[in-house]
Amino acid sequence: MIQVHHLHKRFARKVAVEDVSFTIPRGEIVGYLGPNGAGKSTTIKVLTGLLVPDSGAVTVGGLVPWKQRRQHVARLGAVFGQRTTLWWDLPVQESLALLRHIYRVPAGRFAENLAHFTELLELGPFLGTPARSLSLGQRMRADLAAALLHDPELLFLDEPTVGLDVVAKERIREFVRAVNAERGVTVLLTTHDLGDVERLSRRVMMIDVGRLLFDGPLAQLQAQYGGERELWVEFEQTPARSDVAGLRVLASCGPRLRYGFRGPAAEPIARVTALAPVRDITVREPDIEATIRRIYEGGLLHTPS
Ligand SMILES: Nc1ncnc2c1ncn2[C@@H]1O[C@H](COP(=O)(O)OP(=O)(O)OP(=O)(O)O)[C@@H](O)[C@H]1O
Repeated sequence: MIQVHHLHKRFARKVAVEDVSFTIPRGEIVGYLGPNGAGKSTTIKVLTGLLVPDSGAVTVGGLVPWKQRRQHVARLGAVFGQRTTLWWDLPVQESLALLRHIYRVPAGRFAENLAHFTELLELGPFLGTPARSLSLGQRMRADLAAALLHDPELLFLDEPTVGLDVVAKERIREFVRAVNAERGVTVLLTTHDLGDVERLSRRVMMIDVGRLLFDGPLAQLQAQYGGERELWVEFEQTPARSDVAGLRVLASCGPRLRYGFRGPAAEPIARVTALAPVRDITVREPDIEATIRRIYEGGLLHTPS
């Protein structure tokens, strides 16, 4: 669906994107991460045809975005958490009707899609409300419907859950999962909310200072850069000794101990259960937020160990 080869873009003397290459197959949901100013928006602007790169080859669904812009835009949808595509003073349904004309969506298809999205996103209660009077969560749901009414093949989501409470975030994520599964819509998701990535995409790409520094499963990022996994153990009785080869004791309180380890859990579990009779044992994964923070703050991607 998306092919990017050796993309370069600079502004005056500032490099925004440097030698970035990736491909995204149809139907995939990919999380695009990076600290502020890393080059995410610049990449997206090239992919949507808003910016012309200095060099590199880019095709989206076989089209060159900035050359075949009109055709390209008809196949795209975009949602920006920070701003709306709806008309501020118009009731939501009138904004949607206007978009239908702009994208020349056949009346039957529009009615079908509107009914479907109204049900999935529970738009009914506020279809008659102007965008300016919507809550943030309602506005985001209306924006998602607006972005998908013309059956785009590719959806750009930029911070789609920013500022929402847990329930509203979950509703948006459910919806994105549903349109991806039902319609095979390819999704490129830029977000600072790791919950979005964890719930929606198995693959993440990470960019910093214009360079793509990681492209792979979230689990691999975690394994490569995450902190230790933890084994939380409750013994039947406080064990005579608690040290186990290959494991670090992180905390102990009577019969309850926390060990840190890396890699697969089978061997550490076997060693701990051989120590003394165990009442309960669980493996805790390192927090992904903490992993990403470590990467950003420590510049870990620049000097992989
Ligand atoms: N129009 C522009 N003119 C000059 N410099 C720009 C322009 N757009 C982006 N840049 C610079 O290019 C670099 C990459 O910016 P970009 O907006 O792509 O980052 P980003 O990863 O999207 O960041 P954020 O998460 O803050 O949106 C930054 O150093 C930015 O200052």
